[in-house]
Amino acid sequence: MSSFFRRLYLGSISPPLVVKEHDALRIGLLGASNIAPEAVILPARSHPEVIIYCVAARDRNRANIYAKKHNIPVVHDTYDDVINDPSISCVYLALPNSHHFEWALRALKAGKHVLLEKPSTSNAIEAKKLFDHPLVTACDAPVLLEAFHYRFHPAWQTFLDLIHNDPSAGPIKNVYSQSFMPKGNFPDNDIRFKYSLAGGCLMDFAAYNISHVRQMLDDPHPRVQSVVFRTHEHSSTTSPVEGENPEQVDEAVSASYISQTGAIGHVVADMNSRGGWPLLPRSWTQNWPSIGWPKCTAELEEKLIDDHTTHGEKHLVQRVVTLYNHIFPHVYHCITIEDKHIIRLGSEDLRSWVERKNVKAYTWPGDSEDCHGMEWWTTYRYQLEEFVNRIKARHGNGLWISREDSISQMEVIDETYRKGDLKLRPTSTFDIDDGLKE
Ligand SMILES: NC(=O)C1=CN([C@@H]2O[C@H](COP(=O)(O)OP(=O)(O)OC[C@H]3O[C@@H](n4cnc5c(N)ncnc54)[C@H](OP(=O)(O)O)[C@@H]3O)[C@@H](O)[C@H]2O)C=CC1
Ligand SMILES: O=C1OC[C@@H](O)[C@H](O)[C@H]1O
Repeated sequence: MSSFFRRLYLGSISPPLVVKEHDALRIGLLGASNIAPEAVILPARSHPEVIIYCVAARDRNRANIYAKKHNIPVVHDTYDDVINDPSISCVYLALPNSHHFEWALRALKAGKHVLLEKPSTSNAIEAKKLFDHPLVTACDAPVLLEAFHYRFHPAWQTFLDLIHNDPSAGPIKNVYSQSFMPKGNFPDNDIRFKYSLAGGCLMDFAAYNISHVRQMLDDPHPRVQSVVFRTHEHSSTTSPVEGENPEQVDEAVSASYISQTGAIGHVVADMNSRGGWPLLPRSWTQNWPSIGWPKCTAELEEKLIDDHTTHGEKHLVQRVVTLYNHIFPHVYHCITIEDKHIIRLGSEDLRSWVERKNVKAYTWPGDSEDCHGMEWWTTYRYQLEEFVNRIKARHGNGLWISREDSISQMEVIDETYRKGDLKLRPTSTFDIDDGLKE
């Protein structure tokens, strides 16, 4: 238990503050966002090569308070002042999704590396324009990373290895990913519930689940088979203002996908989760906030592991692997492996037994210069490590999210909206090449 509190404290509350190197990268923040403390401000404390240097918010006073609270030395008047600050080389962009496209391009044009919050853009049209732009594709272009932080944690990569690369892993059969946020966690006026700001569950919580399913299926582009949305109009308690369009904002989604090999993926996500309490009558609990483990499960086909047993029997294994808590794996996670062993002769199963194992991965096996971490490092801290390695042209542990991957992710989100009869999130009219709003 004490290691649980240690990880929680060092990862999420007070990471050790290290001495900064003379050539540390300076990062500027666009917006006094809720997520920046967790995503970059705390992780930067323990990174010797990162300094959170400046911030701007729409309201200068708010930016001042934020800067004081988080020890950020410089406050600028505008987002433009941040990206044009010659003292910084990187920008952390955690504005509403609708602003990602424009501000990523503006920052790249100013020559800054960009750590861009997920989802990268409002839709696939924007994603292609952004990731295919010469400001990104040129060989000396700054670094641009869509911040799918969970992918940088050893727990996620260990889970993927167990389903794709392990000697007992057969082909993928079914995969499943779920996330829940209890009702009331996000207020009605949150950016997530506004269509004009490219809100929606698929753009927020479920973006992770879609990303999981794409990786678990090992198919960047699984086809959407079915979708059910619950839109925000049914639970919004305030009258919508223009642009919010709650009837277009999915607050919960259940969707299924099929990969090129015929494997099935399922996503269930709810960012206003309620009801479903066990033991109590439904009529009492249907409006009570509820939660569920963030988890991913992969069920694999049988794998022949030994064809040479004495009397012609075959030894097969059928595996099911589940990762609990892909969201905060540093605090606690568990990967359960259930291997059903079968001894088969012809079409008859002679014997079978189940072996269960739990695995945890807070660090990489075998610490090396390229591949290191601490038990308490959060997903964001691991991500920051690789972002800096890329900027400094170091190999690091080799994990990255490619341009193509970020585009495919938005294509799958768009296809899910289409299939579920919701509109795509609005496309920005910003054009970096003439710098004018149409
Ligand atoms: N990686 C992760 O774990 C997480 C990622 N995210 C992503 O980060 C981004 C920001 O999320 P979060 O920090 O929760 O959001 P916030 O509600 O904190 O909004 C972020 C910033 O957006 C700015 N903003 C600019 N225009 C508007 C507008 N019209 N209405 C409201 N805000 C505006 C505000 O800047 P100002 O301060 O200038 O007023 C605000 O600080 C999203 O893309 C989200 O998907 C969010 C949570 C977790
Ligand atoms: O990226 C995210 O991760 C954590 C969630 O709380 C949040 O809604 C989402 O934006």
